Formats: sequence, C-alpha cells, structure tokens
Amino acid sequence: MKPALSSPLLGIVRTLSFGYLNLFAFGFFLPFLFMAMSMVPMSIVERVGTSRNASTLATLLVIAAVVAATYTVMEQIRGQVLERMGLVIDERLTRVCFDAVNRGQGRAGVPAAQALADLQTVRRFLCGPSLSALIDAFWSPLFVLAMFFINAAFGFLMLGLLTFSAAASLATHYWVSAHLAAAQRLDGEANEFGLAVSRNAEALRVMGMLPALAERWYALHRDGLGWRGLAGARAARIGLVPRMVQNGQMIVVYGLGGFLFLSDRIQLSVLFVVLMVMMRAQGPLQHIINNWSQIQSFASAARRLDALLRGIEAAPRPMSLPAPAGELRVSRLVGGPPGMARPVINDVSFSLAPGRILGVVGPSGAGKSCLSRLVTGIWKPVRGTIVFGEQDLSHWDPDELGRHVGYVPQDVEFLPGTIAENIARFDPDASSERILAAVELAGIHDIMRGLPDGYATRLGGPGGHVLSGGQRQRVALARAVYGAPRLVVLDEPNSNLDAGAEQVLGRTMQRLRDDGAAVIVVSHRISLLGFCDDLLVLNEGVVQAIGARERIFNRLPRFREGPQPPLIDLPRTGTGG
Ligand SMILES: Nc1ncnc2c1ncn2[C@@H]1O[C@H](COP(=O)(O)OP(=O)(O)OP(=O)(O)O)[C@@H](O)[C@H]1O
Repeated sequence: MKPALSSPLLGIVRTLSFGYLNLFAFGFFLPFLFMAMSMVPMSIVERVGTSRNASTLATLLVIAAVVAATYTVMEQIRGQVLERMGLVIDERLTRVCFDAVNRGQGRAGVPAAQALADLQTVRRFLCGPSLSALIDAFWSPLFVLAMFFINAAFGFLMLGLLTFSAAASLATHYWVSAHLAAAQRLDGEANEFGLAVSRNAEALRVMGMLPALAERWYALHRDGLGWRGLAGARAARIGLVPRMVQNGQMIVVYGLGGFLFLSDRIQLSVLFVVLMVMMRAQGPLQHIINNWSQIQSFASAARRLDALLRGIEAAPRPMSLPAPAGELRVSRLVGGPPGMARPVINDVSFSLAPGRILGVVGPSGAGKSCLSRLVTGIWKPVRGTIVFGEQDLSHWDPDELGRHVGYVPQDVEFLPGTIAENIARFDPDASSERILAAVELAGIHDIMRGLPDGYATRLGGPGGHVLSGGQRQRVALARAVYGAPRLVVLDEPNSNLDAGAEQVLGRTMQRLRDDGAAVIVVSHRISLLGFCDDLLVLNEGVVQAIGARERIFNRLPRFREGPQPPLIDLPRTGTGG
C-alpha cells in the first residue's frame, strides 16, 4: 500500500516547486537592483557635487531610470507568477477539498464552512504578499552583508535591529497564540450557527425565535471578538518597544554615520545608501510582524486542511467494477452515524433479490433512516457486510456505485440549476431521452407541465422556482430513478404526497421492480406498503420481523409509536433468495 504522505498539502505545494523557485530567484535579484537604485543619490552627491557636470547627472539619472524600470517590471512579473500559482493551487486544492468535505472522508471533523474558509486562507497565503515577504526575508542577509561592506558598525547595527525585530515577533506570537486560537474557534462556531439559522430562518421567525438566536449568535461572535481584542492589546503592549526602536533608528543611523564621518571612516553621502537599504531590509520582516496573525491563521488552516486531505489519502482507491447484478445481501450489519459511540443498527441481516420491493417499517427513531444510509453506502458499517451482486459495497468507487443507486432522502434538497439538470444529477453527458425516461417513470409530467420554463425552470438560489413539499418528493423520485439504477432506496418518499400521488409512486416502484431493480422503501403508511413484496420490521435498531408482506401485514398496527408489546420473532429469512 502506498504510504500516506506526511503532509498532503505539502505534496500539492511541491508540485509547484518550479514557480516557488522562480519567486526565490526574484527574491535574490531584486535586492541587488534595489541596492543599485539606492546608490544613485550617493553618486549624485559625490560625483555631480564635485564635478558640477550636467552630463554626469544625466547619465546617472538614465542609469537610475533603467534600474528602476527593471525593478518595477521584475516586481510585476513576480506578482503575475504568484497570481498564476494561486489559480493552480485553487484548481488542485478546491476539487480535493470539495471531495473531502462532501464525502465525509476527512476524519478531522472539520465543518464544511470551516474547510472552505481554510481553503481561502491557505490559497491567499500561498500566493499573497506574506509569502513574498517570507521569501524576501530569507534574502535579507544580503543587505546585512552589504552593510558590512560599507562599514562593520552599520553591519552590526543592522544585524542587531533585524534580530531584535525577529525576537519581538516571536515573543508576540508566543503571547497571543492561545488567544487567537480561541478567537478562531469561536468565529467558526458563530459562522456555523449563523448559517444554520439562515437555512431555517422562516420557521424560526414565525416562532419568534430570532431575537434569542441573535443573542446566542452575538454571544459567540462577541466572545471571539473579546479574544481577538485581548490578543490585539497584548500584541500592542509587546509591540511598543519595537515600534519605538523602529521610529528611533534613523536618529541612531545619523548619529553613527556622523561619528564615523567625523572619525574619517565614511563619506556622509553613504548615509543615503545605508538608510534606504536598512528600510528595504526591514520591510519584509516588518510585514511578517504586522501580518503575524495572518501567518498564524494560515498555519492553523493548513493543519486542518492537511487532516482533511489525509482522510482522502488514507482512503483506499477502489478499482473499477462492473455494474452490480444480483441480490443485495446485508449480513450482521452494525453501524450508525459516524463517530457515534453506540451503533444505531445492531446485527441486521436480510437479503433482497433484484425485482423485489422491501418495505421497512418501525416506530419513529427505530433506525430506518440509518439503515437506508448504511445500505446506500453513505455511512460505512462498523461491522458486518453489505454485498451487492458479487461485490462488497465498500469495494466500489462511490461515484461509480452512485450511478447504480437511486435515493430519496427524508429531506429533499435541490441544487441551484435547472430542473432537468437536477433530475439528471448534473450529469454532463445527460441526454434528453434519459431525462424524459426518468420523468415518465416517476410520473411527474403534471409537475413539469406546470413549470414556468418547463425543463429549463431554475430551482434553488435567488429567484429560483419553489416547489411544494409533495412536488419536491416527486421530482426527487425522478432524480432517484434517473439512469435506471439497480438499487433504489426511498426514505419516506410519500410523507408529503396525497393519495393520488402515492398511487403514482406505488406504480413507479412496481415498474422499477419489473425492470429488475431492488427497491427498499421506508414508510409509515400502510397504503404504500401494499406495493411491497416483503416487509422488514425494525425496532431499536434490531430486526423484529422479516418476511413476505402478507405474513407481517396484519401485525403492523402494533408498531405505532410509544411502548409496544414485543413482537414474537419471525425467522430472519432472506426475502428474495
Ligand atoms: N446524522 C445523525 N447523527 C447522529 N444521530 C443520528 C443521526 N441520524 C439519526 N441519528 C439517531 O439515530 C437514531 C435513529 O434515527 P433514524 O432517523 O434512523 O430513525 P427512523 O427510524 O428513521 O425514525 P423516523 O421514522 O422518525 O424517521 C435516532 O436516535 C437518532 O437520534
């Protein structure tokens, strides 16, 4: 097995090493050009001052202009290289992060909003001015060396100032890191909370919950601000001395320069070079100090992203398998929501042959939806196996398996796009025939006829058409049956349907069965269960009964909610085999 990279993020950055090498080279040449520019004022004072020659002045100015133009162009090119690298990083990272977040493979438990914000932070740093500053800071010793050439005293002065700035920035980091981490955590919580409120704003508003929720959101936000404020106050206190030193350094340079001039060790004009170089050398370091919180945010974001990406690295790459053909065999299945200490589903076994419909019933909270999620491969079992045809479900590439699975969840959501795109699962190769076949199979022509722009009607997003609860379920059914899936799992697909629409749904299930699909339907309504061949009764995550519909049907009223007398166990026979 391929060993997991110690840092997948570093792996992606490494693929851009040529670009970073370029930046490094720019970081080396730019200081030389800058030093050349800084020597012009000195030369003017020295040469023009003594010769009083206009052509010498003109020559010097032309040289200065050429150097300044080259410097500007090189800086511009460096900016463009960074920008392009940003695009490449975006392309490489966005896709994997999107995958990691939405497949739930990241074991770091990073919420989606946080992961996407982390991606922005990492991207902004890896192609932003802070990284340039770090690279420039790496070459700062060149400036120190130049100072030593002018005079050792200037060299030592500059070395002292740079060391002092670096030490001050480290001290600031040490003193504020815990505060900033707390602020970031609270900001993340406040964002998640705010997004959850926005998603349910209508219901929350009608129940008068918004003031209390605003208070709760603001409390999280305020706590984050508080930690940030404390960090800022600490940083300001620590930064007072470095700022004083920075503001006073010019006096020190003039003083030292004056002293060296009086002792005949330098020309006064050298001070032009010293001042310009000193400021340029401190620039990157100053930038790093001023933007230390950004660098820290980058470090934390990169750590979280790394953990997320490692989830993907660690996941085995499944090989391509043929379309599943054969029965679905669930054997001694134990599992539930990822990370939950106690599994919801306990030792569930059943089999379902192609061309059969299995109804899953049981009281609320029995684990029916959890079973649906396990059977569709959304969640991985803790123990036990789910074999579809000849292969274990986990052996399939989830994307490939998805083409053979139809699923209607309890809460149906559509994505911003046309209704046709949603039905076609955003398949770029979707054909009109397949979309029409799905619409026909789900029996939703009546809905399509009533849409303002027919199949091109946009759903979701601002201005998108809003479907009723029942319409959503029926369109979700069309999406589930798109592409003739071999396994169709319907989790309470009729909870918003009237009797007529329920009959249409029943007929769709029968047609799927006739086409050889295995269908699992979770429902509380007897009317829909009448379309099933077999029934599985689930209670507290355990199979209480399983068998042909007629055998179980009469006993169903006993599964109303509330305490129930235990059902006598029926043999857990395979339903289809
Ligand atoms: N995503 C989840 N995270 C944590 N716990 C969950 C999650 N989904 C379900 N559960 C828990 O698993 C148990 C079974 O829930 P499930 O939704 O499977 O019940 P159900 O039989 O489908 O109920 P209902 O008929 O009301 O839909 C519940 O106790 C629930 O709290």
